[in-house]
This record gives sequence, C-alpha cells and structure tokens, in this order.
Amino acid sequence: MEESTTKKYELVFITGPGASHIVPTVEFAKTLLDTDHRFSVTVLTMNSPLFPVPSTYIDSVPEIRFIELTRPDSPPPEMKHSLVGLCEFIDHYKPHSRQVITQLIATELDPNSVSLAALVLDMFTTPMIDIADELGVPSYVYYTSGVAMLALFIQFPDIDSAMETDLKNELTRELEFPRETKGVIINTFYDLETYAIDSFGTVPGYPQIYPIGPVLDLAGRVNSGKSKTQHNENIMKWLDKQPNRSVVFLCFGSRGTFDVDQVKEIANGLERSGHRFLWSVRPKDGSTRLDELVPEGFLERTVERGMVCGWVPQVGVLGHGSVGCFVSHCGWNSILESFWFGVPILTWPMYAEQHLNAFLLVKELGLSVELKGYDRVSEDDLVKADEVERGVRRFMGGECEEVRKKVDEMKEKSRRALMKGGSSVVSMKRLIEDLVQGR
Ligand SMILES: O=c1ccn([C@@H]2O[C@H](COP(=O)(O)OP(=O)(O)O[C@H]3O[C@H](CO)[C@@H](O)[C@H](O)[C@H]3O)[C@@H](O)[C@H]2O)c(=O)[nH]1
Repeated sequence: MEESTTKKYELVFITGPGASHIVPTVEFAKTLLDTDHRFSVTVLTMNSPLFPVPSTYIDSVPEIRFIELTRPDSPPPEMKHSLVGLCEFIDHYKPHSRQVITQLIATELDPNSVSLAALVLDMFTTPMIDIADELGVPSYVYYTSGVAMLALFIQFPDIDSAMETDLKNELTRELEFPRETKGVIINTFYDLETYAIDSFGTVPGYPQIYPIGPVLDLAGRVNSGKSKTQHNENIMKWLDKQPNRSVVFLCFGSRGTFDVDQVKEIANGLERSGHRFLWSVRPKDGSTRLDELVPEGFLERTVERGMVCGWVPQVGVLGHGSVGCFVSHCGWNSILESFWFGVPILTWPMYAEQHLNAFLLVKELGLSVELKGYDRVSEDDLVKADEVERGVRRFMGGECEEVRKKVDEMKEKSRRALMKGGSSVVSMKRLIEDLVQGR
C-alpha cells in the first residue's frame, strides 16, 4: 500500500495468555506491518506457568515491541482452568496495562508525527476496553476463532439473563462482549463462513467485522528452538518414509490431554485399524511415561507403521504429503491450518468452542467427518477403541471422497482469500482505512 502521508500510527495489542492467543495475534500484526509501513505495533503479554509466553517465538519477531505486564499483588494468584478464573487473572493486569500505555504515549510517541490509532484487545482482554475509553482511543477486538462463535459469544449476556442455567455461574459481567468496540478483526475468511459473515453484518448494533484470515504461523516459529530441532527432524524424517496420504495424524491442540483409559482406547483403535499413524499424545498427568500409558507391547507391535510423540511441529506435519487425515480437537487454528494444506479433519471436540466448530465443519459445511460427535460434551464420555477403528477405516478406506474433494476446494479458497484482490486482502485494506481515519 502506498504511503500517502508521513503520519505514523501505533497500535497496542493486549493479548490473552498462552501461545494460541499470542501467536495468531502476532501473526496478524506482522501481516498488517507488511501491508502498510505507516504502522508500528506494541504487544502487551501476560505470563503464567499454566500459559507461558512462547519466548523463542516472540524473540523471532524483532519488528514488534513486546512488553510483559506485571501484577501489583505478590504472590500473584495463579490462573485456574476456568473462564471466571481467567477473567480474574486478566483483571489483575489492568492497572499495569493502563500505566504502560500512558507511559508509552508520554515518552515514545511524538504527538506531531505518531498517533495511537487503537487498542486491539482479544476475546479475553475485552475488560481493558475501559482503558481505551479513558484515553479516548478507539478499541478493536482481534478474535481468534470464527464468526459463528463470535455471533454466539456476543449473545451470551442476553442468553444468560433469559436462562437459569450453569451459564450464570460461568459467564458473568466479565465476558460480556462490548458492542461499543469499533470493530472485530477476525481470523476467518469469506468463503469459509459466508453465511455467518453475511448474516452478522445485518444485525443492528453489532460491531463491524473484518475477516482477514487465515492468519497462520506457516514458518512454524512457535515450534522452533534448539531443544526442539532434533525432535522435529525425527518426526519429519519418519513422515518422509511413508507413502503419499497414508498417515492418520492425531493431535489435540496446546492443552489437549487424556487420562490413561482414553489413551488405551485410542491405541487399541489405531492398532486394529491397521493404518499408519502419527500420534501426538499428552497424558493428563504430565509426569507419566508414554510407554507406561499405552497397552503393553503396543509400541513394539506398531513400530513399523506408527510414531507416538509429545509435541509435534503441526504446520510442518500437515504440509507433508504423507498425511491423509487429521484427527483434531477442532481448535480454530488447527482448522485453518488443515484447510490451508487440504487435509480433511476427523472431529474430536474436547472443550471451549470446539463442539460448535465441529458442528460447523460436519453439518454446515460438509468439510469434515465425525469421529467423536459434536453433541458429546461430557468430559467422562470415553471414545471407545471400536469407534476410533471404525472412524479411521471409513475415512482412510475411501468412503469419504466427497469430503476430501470439498476440502481440496477449500484449500484453494483459503489461499485465494490472501491473494491480490482476495476477500481478506480487501478486508484488511478497509480495516487500515478505518484505523487511519480514527473510525
Ligand atoms: O503438538 C502440537 C500442538 C499444537 N500445535 C499448534 O498449536 C496451535 C493450537 O491451536 P488450536 O488448534 O487453535 O488449539 P488450542 O491450542 O486448543 O486453542 C485454543 O484457542 C483457539 C483459538 O481461540 C480455540 O479455537 C481453541 O478451542 C482453544 O482451545 C496450532 O497452531 C498448532 O499448529 C503444534 O504445533 N503442535
């Protein structure tokens, strides 16, 4: 984009904790910086043992200034695995966020040439919208899941007041989606969520949306670093030896862990299916050794056709021609990555908005096949070995070629969205104009 003026624009992002929020936010910010050189970006991060800042990754992005927020309380409360716990955790960072941004304006931004164009929050840091209001700066939200989920999320407060359910306990004031935000930048693309995007735009009072995706860490920087190099190479070498589209890849996101019973069912199902597999498995009890989790003799019996490991370089794996399908928890980043490489998903939703994502993929779009149904929400619901075996056999046996064909088409569409004149490129230009105009 041409630089029509010498005026510069700073954006401050406040991202929720953990790699699955930080990485898409940073990748989006990098795309924006590449698109228009008038912008500069500061990202405020929160660190926690449960959701650490991916330090090697952020070190690989020198064009962005990172500031790690601190909390006034000592010792700080640890974040719990719940939405309310997460909101309380984030609330503690409000005073320091305010202080950092005020200081940034006073000391780093020359009022004659640089203006703070906006605060960009994510779905969990929306309470920070108060800071933007106090400073008289527009606020945007960068949303790391799809429009369908956003539409539901935005209605939570209304649903909450209409129903006497558990929602009341989980979704309180903190999770209200502020409708006064200037706009929602969203990691999706028009051809993937056409209906949801068109419908969203017609609802009075809903914010403007900017579908600018897919935003992906294609360089796999989040998986780089000395400690991972050898491990990643072993996985890629193993894949090199497998025939085209022959491997079932199983991976359940950054927090997808299973207890021993479920691990055994998956192992038995994979073994009986007779297909090749690459399985990223993380036990609930992080200390348990893999060979103690799987059924006795499993690793030896499947050594010729299976690889079991912990963390995998997922983008590299999905981009490898030997992968035939992806058993996924349906996290939004995994979905976008699978379409980018044209790998069909067998759904296995676990928590968060993943059941809704699975519904979208299977029922709405016909782009995936169910292994564990989107209506199975109980955490105690064990997926049995014969379900795993049947699901894998059905898919790898060629019964779902229609789905594979559709996924191939979606691969082309996801790439087209980012090409010159593509829907996401057009959306990004509209966003930049609105940021520059202070709209
Ligand atoms: O062994 C692994 C596991 C994960 N990843 C990467 O980690 C990311 C995982 O992201 P995602 O698929 O979105 O899953 P979660 O980490 O579970 O993401 C959280 O955040 C997402 C975005 O808001 C939501 O859609 C999910 O439900 C929520 O669990 C992806 O880029 C993967 O490539 C790896 O590289 N290797």
